Order: sequence, then structure tokens, then C-alpha cells
Amino acid sequence: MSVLIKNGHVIYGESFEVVKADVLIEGNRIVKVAKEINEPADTVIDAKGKVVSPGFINLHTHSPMGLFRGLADDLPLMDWLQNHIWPREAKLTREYTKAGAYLGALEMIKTGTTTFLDMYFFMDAVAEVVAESGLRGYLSYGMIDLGDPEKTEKEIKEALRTMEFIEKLNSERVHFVFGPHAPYTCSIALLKEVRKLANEHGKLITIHVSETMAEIGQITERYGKSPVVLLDEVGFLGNDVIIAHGVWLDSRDIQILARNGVTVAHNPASNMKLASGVMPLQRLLNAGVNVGLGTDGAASNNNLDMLDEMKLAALLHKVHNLDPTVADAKTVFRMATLNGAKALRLKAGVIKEGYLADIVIVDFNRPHLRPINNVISHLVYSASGNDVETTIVDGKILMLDREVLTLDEEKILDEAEKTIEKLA
Ligand SMILES: CSC[C@H]1O[C@@H](n2cnc3c(O)ncnc32)[C@H](O)[C@@H]1O
Ligand SMILES: [Zn+2]
Repeated sequence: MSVLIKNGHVIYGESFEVVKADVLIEGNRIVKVAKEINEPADTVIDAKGKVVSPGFINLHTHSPMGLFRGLADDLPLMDWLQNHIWPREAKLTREYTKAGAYLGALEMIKTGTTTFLDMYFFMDAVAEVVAESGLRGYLSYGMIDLGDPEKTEKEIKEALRTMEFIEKLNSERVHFVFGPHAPYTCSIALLKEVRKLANEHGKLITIHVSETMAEIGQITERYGKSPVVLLDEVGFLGNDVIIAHGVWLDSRDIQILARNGVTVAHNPASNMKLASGVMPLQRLLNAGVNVGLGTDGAASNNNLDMLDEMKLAALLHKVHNLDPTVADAKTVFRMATLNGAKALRLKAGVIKEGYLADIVIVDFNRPHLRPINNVISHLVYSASGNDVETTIVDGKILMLDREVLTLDEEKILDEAEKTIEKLA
């Protein structure tokens, strides 16, 4: 199958230079970007007045959590988790989680996310949704053992079962990732086993680290060191590790992350909403740490819109540093695209010949996006996910002119309502 996108403002290459060009997709790859392409294609899309952008890579989320959107707002993390979210999650079944995953997938397609890194329960069900939706998903079963050796064994077993399930799907778009939840919910034994298994199976690892001051207090009290020092000392860190949050990092932690080639997934909306703190973006980037962007779950955000997230990231770091030059639009755009791809070892996040055809078309024929003085600026500061018109993943059109082609939108919205009624 081939797709030809004509007449768009194309954000081209690693430098994100904007050029008026056509883009030809064959199979799952971008094969040509040129001023004018007149080759025949199965589908031709006219992108006049529109922007052709790399799809967004959500580097940290819990896709089914949209079910809990708005049910527990305005709380700090530990209270939110322990008293509101975990009791609800204890009632989740595979069926309910799948309904949440459909809702998350639909929201992501409609707001221009093409790839996401997920951590949740019933990830075999989430994997089925990803396969059906056409999205690219990196899926981790979230392991929590709370220091109980019996639970450690059970959690590892479930992770391996999920891995086997995902491998049997045999999809280039659906990947398994190891996901120990956090240093405060996982034993050292579990973390060491995860490291060993990730090496054995060649899988990535994702984990929440240094999100709140309360976590730093807990880990320092338990182990006498920071979460990052702890993870380093047990041999957990490596360039296959993506830590979510990394809000409370001192200079030593940052050096350790840089030395180990760890990626940090920044979640500004969640960090602001739960009042967790401000991630030291400038210091991480200056140290050479790869920083991507995530939304976290929709119960702490409260959406999965990566365009919103870019704006929040840019504004947060400007006001925090009292310096408007910090987190400029291109830096934030790179975090939401190329940096995420690098972390996932994916040839994506860029529109260029040979790259995966994960592309979104954003309709700039709207007053808040005119005149087209600066495409990247408009995407970061003026646009929202609702402006995304077409979403293409792996060369396949998942949404065309805002109509989602792979999922039944009405049914998903209906099922989400029914599921939360059953859960109440
Ligand atoms: C064990 S599956 C994932 C687990 O993580 C919970 N969660 C959602 N958001 C956060 C966050 O910001 N910090 C820590 N944990 C979070 C989610 O509710 C699941 O229980
Ligand atoms: Zn999270």
C-alpha cells in the first residue's frame, strides 16, 4: 500500500526544518520527500494549508486510566494512589481494563500520538487493543511486590506471561517492556531479577523514579541513599532504562543517569497537577541525558494530548527558571518526537526517507494557527490535539479527516460509561 501526501508544510529531518513538499509512503516507510512527487499511490491526501509532522511519542502513560478521569482530582500522589486509585484498580477485571485501553487508544489516535510506552495491569488485553487500533505500543505489566518474596515470584511470572502473549501476536508494532512500578513498591530482589531478565530477553525497562519528595524521604529512610543511587548500586540502570518523572534529582543523580545512558520521561501536567515538583530539565539536557515527554495516565493529567503536554512543558520551565529562553519550542518538540524514538530504539520521530511512516497531519486552516509564521511554534504554543486531522502509523491510515478508521468510536465511548457504572 502507498500513501502520497501532497502540498503540505513538512517538518523535515532531525533539524525539523519546515519545507513545502510532498511525502511518499510505501509499505511502512517514508520513501521520498520532494518538492513535487507525481508517482501514483493507493491513497492521495491533499495537505494544502496543513502541517505534516512526525507523530508524537508518549513516553509514559497508563492508557486504561481514562476510566478514572476526574474521579480523584486535586490530591498529592501518595494520597491519590493509596486512597483513591489503588482501591478502584483492585476492582478492575480484564474486560474493564480493555474498555479503558480502547478509550485511551481512541484518544491517542485522535490527538496525534502514534507510539506510546505504557504500564498497567492486564497488559495482554491492552496488547490486543494496540494490535487492533493500529497504534505502536510498548507495553509493560506494572510489577509491585511490596517486599513480599511470594509476590515477587508472582509478579515476575505475570510479566513473563505477558511477554509471551505479546510475542505470540508477532506484530512489529506491539512490544513488551519490563515495568517494575517504583523503588518504593518493588524489592531489590525484584529489581535485580528484572535487570537479569531484560538482559536475557533484550527488552527495555520502565519505572517511576524520584517523583515526589515523599518518595525521596521513604527511600532515604529505608536504604540511606537516593532512589537513583540505589538503582545504580544494584546494577539496575542502563541505556535500556526509561525512568518516568525524575523530578527530585540532585547533581549526583543526574551524573549517574547520564553515565548510564538512562532516558527520563518528563510528565509536566501530572507533576503540576499532583504538585510533585519541577523536573530539572535544563540540568538534565546540559548533562546529555535523553529526555522524552509523556502524559502519565489520564487520571492525573487529565488527558492524553501530547500537544497540550508540549505547551505545558515549555511554559513550566520558563516560569520556573524565570527565563523565557528555557524549553524553547524546538527543544520541546524534539522531546515529544525524536527523543522518545531514541529511547525506544525506534527509527521514527522524524520525517525523512527510510524512517517509519508514523506521521500526523495537522489542520492549520484555522484562525488560531494563522498566519503560518512559525510551524513548530504554532504546534507547541497554539495547537491542541483537536487540530490533528489525520494519523498514520506504520504506513497505515488510522484516522482520516478526523474519522477513526480502525476503531468504533461510538461503541468505545459507550463501553467506557458502562464500565465505570459497573465499577462504582
Ligand atoms: C502497577 S501498574 C502502574 C501503576 O502506576 C500507578 N500510577 C499512575 N500514575 C502514577 C504516578 O504518577 N506515580 C506512580 N504511580 C502511578 C497506576 O495507578 C498503577 O497502579
Ligand atoms: Zn506513571
